[in-house]
Amino acid sequence: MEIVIPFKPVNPKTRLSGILTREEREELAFNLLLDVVDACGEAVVISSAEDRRLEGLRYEVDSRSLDEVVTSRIKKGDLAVVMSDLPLLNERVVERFLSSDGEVVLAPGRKGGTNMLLSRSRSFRTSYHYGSFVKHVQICESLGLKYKIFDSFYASVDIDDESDLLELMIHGKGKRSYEYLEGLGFYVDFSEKDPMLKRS
Ligand SMILES: Nc1nc2c(ncn2[C@@H]2O[C@H](COP(=O)(O)OP(=O)(O)OP(=O)(O)O)[C@@H](O)[C@H]2O)c(=O)[nH]1
Ligand SMILES: C[C@H](OP(=O)(O)O)C(=O)O
Repeated sequence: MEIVIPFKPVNPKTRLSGILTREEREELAFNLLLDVVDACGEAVVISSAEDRRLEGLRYEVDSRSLDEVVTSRIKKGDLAVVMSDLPLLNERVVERFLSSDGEVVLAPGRKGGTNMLLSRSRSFRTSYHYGSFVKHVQICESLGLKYKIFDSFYASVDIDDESDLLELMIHGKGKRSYEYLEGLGFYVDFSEKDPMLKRS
């Protein structure tokens, strides 16, 4: 099964602009990508722009929209799509995902996105952003495709906002993105009833 990892290197993670500079967001996004590449093994990064940091990885540049990039590949054959901002993924989770049955397998994100997607049907198409998980279920239903929902906490954490960084700093020790954030001074303060993300 071909695995692709969509990646946007330029001005990524804008929902973290309040706590990270653009340079820090670009570094974080790249470290997140490396965590995902580690978990996926054989995979191709599909980057929206050329980036020197990608040298040494298997990658292609495709500047079309996310949906065009992914759907055009679904039309060619079986495909797994793993987003590049899933730091808690590991090889066992990815293997379990790839061996799930169903014409379409959807791994939901915490806030309604589609963190991983597997298609064994050339008639499927994607509709990312703005609650894509619900839209992908609806697309399967309208096309009569048998779909499965993949149940995994580690696959559900994508890095969008501060609450996701908190999850990463709680569960991601040893990950490249965790080390990067720790180097910036981020830590979790457990002294209150709810854990709090802080920066020293
Ligand atoms: N190749 C490609 N990847 C994309 C594109 N847009 C988003 N991605 C990737 O898809 C994943 C999910 O996207 P988002 O959560 O919106 O990430 P983002 O655009 O960096 O973050 P925000 O600015 O907060 O929306 C991330 O891993 C991105 O790297 C795109 O246009 N092309
Ligand atoms: C790509 C998009 O990411 P989100 O903005 O939901 O994190 C989605 O999963 O549909």
